[in-house]
Amino acid sequence: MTAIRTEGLTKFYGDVRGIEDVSFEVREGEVFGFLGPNGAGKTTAMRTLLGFLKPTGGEAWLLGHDVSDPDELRAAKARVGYLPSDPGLDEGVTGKRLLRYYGALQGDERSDELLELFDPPLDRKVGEYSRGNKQMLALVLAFMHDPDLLVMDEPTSGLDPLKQERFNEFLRHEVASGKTAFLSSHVLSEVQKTCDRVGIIRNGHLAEVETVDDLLTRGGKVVTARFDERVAREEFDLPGADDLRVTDEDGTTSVSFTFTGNYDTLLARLTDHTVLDLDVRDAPLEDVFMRFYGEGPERPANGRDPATEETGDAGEVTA
Ligand SMILES: Nc1ncnc2c1ncn2[C@@H]1O[C@H](COP(=O)(O)OP(=O)(O)OP(=O)(O)O)[C@@H](O)[C@H]1O
Repeated sequence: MTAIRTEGLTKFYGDVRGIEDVSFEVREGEVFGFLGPNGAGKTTAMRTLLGFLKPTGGEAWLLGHDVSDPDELRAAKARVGYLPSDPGLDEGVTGKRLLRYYGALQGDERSDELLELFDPPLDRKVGEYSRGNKQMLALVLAFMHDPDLLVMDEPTSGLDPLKQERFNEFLRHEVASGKTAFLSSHVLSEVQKTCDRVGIIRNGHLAEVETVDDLLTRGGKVVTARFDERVAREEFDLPGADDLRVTDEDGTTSVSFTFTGNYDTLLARLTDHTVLDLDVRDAPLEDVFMRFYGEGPERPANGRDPATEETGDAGEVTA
């Protein structure tokens, strides 16, 4: 069964497009990440999906329940935990009090366990909390009823690296025990670490859904090499080499570029010279993201430039 499904989900705020014609599925047991720049529509998609916003068009199902039906939505939400980007907690009461309140409202299966991972100062008023402590309390409140589906809008915002790692640990544990997670993030390295698949959202449209592995494969390799002689720039101006940088120093040449071309061609070119140093690694997800979906004219789902595209396999231009 799919944990989340949307068909043409659309939300306009008056004339302002929040999301338009967004269709995707999150499978049970996976971690699915929504990636996109500020204002892309990530929060709108989540809140519409969870029934907090009334869609302008399209449909959505949570754990098999149609969210447009209030009874079905209620049944679904008993099994969903939602961490909003701004939890808006009551600042005038202590964490302990909120914990009791949420426990009475939605159930408390595991606050003790979560408080060992995330340890906000429960005896203090929430208004006195640091941002990170608020986020930790919000994480405990959102998931203390042990939901099957975890929906999280920027879950690690405000957390220090140690707490971020605890969050990653929590996520790994949840998935190992059969839960499903749907999150949005700006922290691409973290998405790379935690998500199985990502949906890339831009200007309210879902531009692409693919596995993190495929996204990285498509992003190619960052190749850096140093040779024991001068090498002409043209030698590495190969098909599939981007962002080529060449530096000459003390009779040696260093080249660095991102490569999505043919490996045999690259290897042949490298072995034409004596290589003093070589480094080949996955392009960081940030670079992949910027290259395919950064500012500038919108591109089709495969990231190639439509102007130079000859075949008809470009995929649908959704944005
Ligand atoms: N209440 C609102 N009224 C009018 N426009 C809104 C409202 N909420 C969001 N929008 C607009 O909808 C679009 C999508 O916003 P949304 O908050 O969903 O993006 P986001 O991807 O979550 O951004 P961020 O990463 O900055 O949180 C933006 O153009 C935004 O200005």
